[in-house]
Amino acid sequence: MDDLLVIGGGSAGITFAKFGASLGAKITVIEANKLGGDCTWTGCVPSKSLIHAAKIAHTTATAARYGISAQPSIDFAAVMGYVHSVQQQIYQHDDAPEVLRQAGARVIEGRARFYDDQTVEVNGELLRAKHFCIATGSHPKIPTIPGLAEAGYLTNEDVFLLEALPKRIVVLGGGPIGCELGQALFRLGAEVTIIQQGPRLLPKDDHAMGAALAQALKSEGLQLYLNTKTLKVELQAGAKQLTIQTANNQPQTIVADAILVAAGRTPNLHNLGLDAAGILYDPEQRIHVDHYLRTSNPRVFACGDVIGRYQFTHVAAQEAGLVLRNALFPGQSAMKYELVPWATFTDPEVGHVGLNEDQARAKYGSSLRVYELPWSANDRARTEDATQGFTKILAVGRKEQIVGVHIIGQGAGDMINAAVLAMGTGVSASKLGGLINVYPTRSQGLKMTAQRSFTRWLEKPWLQRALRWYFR
Ligand SMILES: Cc1cc2nc3c(=O)[nH]c(=O)nc-3n(C[C@H](O)[C@H](O)[C@H](O)COP(=O)(O)OP(=O)(O)OC[C@H]3O[C@@H](n4cnc5c(N)ncnc54)[C@H](O)[C@@H]3O)c2cc1C
Ligand SMILES: NC(=O)c1ccc[n+]([C@@H]2O[C@H](COP(=O)([O-])OP(=O)(O)OC[C@H]3O[C@@H](n4cnc5c(N)ncnc54)[C@H](O)[C@@H]3O)[C@@H](O)[C@H]2O)c1
Repeated sequence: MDDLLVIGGGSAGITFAKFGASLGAKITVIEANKLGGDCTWTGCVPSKSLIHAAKIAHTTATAARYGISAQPSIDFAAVMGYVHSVQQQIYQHDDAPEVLRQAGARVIEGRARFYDDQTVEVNGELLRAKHFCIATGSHPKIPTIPGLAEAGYLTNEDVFLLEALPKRIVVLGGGPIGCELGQALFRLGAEVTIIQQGPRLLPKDDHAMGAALAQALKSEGLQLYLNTKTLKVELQAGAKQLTIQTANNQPQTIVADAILVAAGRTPNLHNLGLDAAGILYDPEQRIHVDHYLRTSNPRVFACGDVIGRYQFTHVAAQEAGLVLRNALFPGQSAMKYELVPWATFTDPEVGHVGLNEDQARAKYGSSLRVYELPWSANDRARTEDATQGFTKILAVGRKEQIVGVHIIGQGAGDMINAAVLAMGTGVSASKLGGLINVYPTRSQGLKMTAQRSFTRWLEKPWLQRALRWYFR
C-alpha cells in the first residue's frame, strides 16, 4: 500500500514525487492533464519567458539613450516558439513521468476523485493508501460581468497559445498576473489597458510599491484605470466594447480586440468527491486545513493553491515538504507563513517579505521605524540607468528587528532572498547595515538602506553638537 497518494502533479505534486520517493516512501502521483501543472504550462515558466523576450524588445527599442539605435522587429509567433521551447526543456528535465518514475515515484495519468473516506478512484480503479494529499491547484476566477462570456476572453490558460498578438488588449485585474502580462504584451507591441477595481496595483504588497509600479507602467505607455468597475461588455463590429465606471463615476467605453482576465483564482475542488471523503470546504471553495495542513479527514492533507493561502510555486513546494513530514513521520510540525517572500516580475520588479508598512504600523505602532532609500543613491543603478526604484526596511525595537522588506527595482525578485536570510536568521537592521557588500552592486542598496538605522543618529542635534565639541 502507498504511504502517500497525491492528487495533482503540479508544483506540490512533483515535490512529493521527488522528495518523498528520495526518502524511500511509496508515493503515487495522479495527474489529470500534464505533469508540471500551472507553473510549467500556464503560469510561472511561460510568463517569465514571455517577460524576458518582451524586455529584450523594450531594451532594444529604448537603446538610443545609450547611443545605440535599433528598432526591434517582433515575430510574435517566434516569441511564442521561444516560450514553448523553455516549457519543453523544463518539462523534460523536471516534470515528465519518466523523471518522476526514475526518482522512485509511481505516476498515474487520469482524473482522480474520492470514492469514500479512505479510497480514491481513478480510471475505474479503486486505490487505498495510508495517507492522501489533495494538490489540485486553482483556475482563473471569472468576474460576473454582463456580456463578458458572450464576447469571449483570454486567461492565463490560453494566452500563451496565441499565435498572433491582438492589437488592443484590456486586462481585467491589477494583481501580479495582470501587471506582468499586461506589461509584457505592451512591450511586444499591443496597446494595453489595465483595469483594476481597487485603488492600487498589487494590493497584497506594501502600498508604496503599487503606487511606484503604476507610475512606471504609465510612463512606459500603458493605460491604467484604478478604482474602476467594468459594467458590461458588448460585441461591436467584431471588437469588444467595455463600458466602465471610473473613480469619478463617469461611465466611458473602451474598445479592445482581446480581454485578458486576471482577477484572482478559484481552487480546483470540482468533482473531487470531497463530501464522500468527509472533507470540509467553504463556499469560497477553500478546503479547511489545520496548521499541519490536515483536512477534516485525518488521513487526508491538502496543500498548494487549492488551500487558497499563498499561491506561489515556492509555497506549494514548502507545504508539500511539510505534509511529507507530518504524514510519514511521528509528531507534527506547523506551517510558518511569516517569512513567505514573493516577487512580481514586472520591470521594475517588486519584491516582498514580511509585513507591509500598514500591517507593521497596526502591529507595532510608534516603535516601528521605516528606512527607505531611492535607487538613485545606488551607483550601479546609476551606471545601468536603473534608478527607478527604492528599498524599504521596516524594523522594530531597540534591537532593530526587521519585520518587513520591500524592494522595487530591477532584480528585486532576486534581492529579496537576502532579506529573507536576514529575517530568518534574526539579523538586525543595524547588523545588516554594518556588513561589507560588493561595490558597485544593486543589491548593495539593501545594506545601504539598513545603514540608515545608525546613520540617522548623525542627524540628531545633540549628536551634531557633541561631534562639533569633539572636533573643536
Ligand atoms: C500566469 C501565472 C504566473 C505565475 N507566476 C508565478 C511566479 O512567478 N512565481 C511563483 O511562485 N508562482 C507563480 N504562479 C503561481 C504558481 O503557478 C502556483 O502557485 C503553483 O503552480 C501552485 O502549485 P500547485 O501544485 O498547488 O498547483 P498546480 O501546479 O496548478 O498543479 C495542480 C495539478 O493538479 C491537476 N489536477 C487537478 N484536478 C485533478 C484531479 N481531479 N485528478 C488529478 N489531477 C488533477 C492539474 O491538472 C494540475 O496539473 C503563477 C501563476 C500564474 C497563473
Ligand atoms: N510573480 C509571481 O509570483 C506571480 C505571478 C502571477 C501570479 N501569481 C500568483 O497567482 C495569484 C493570482 O494572480 P492574480 O493577479 O490573478 O490575482 P490577485 O488576486 O493577486 O489579483 C487580482 C486583482 O484583480 C482585481 N480584480 C478582481 N476582479 C476584478 C474586476 N472585475 N475588474 C478589475 N479588477 C478586478 C482584484 O482587486 C485584485 O487586485 C497571485 O495572487 C499569486 O499568488 C504569482
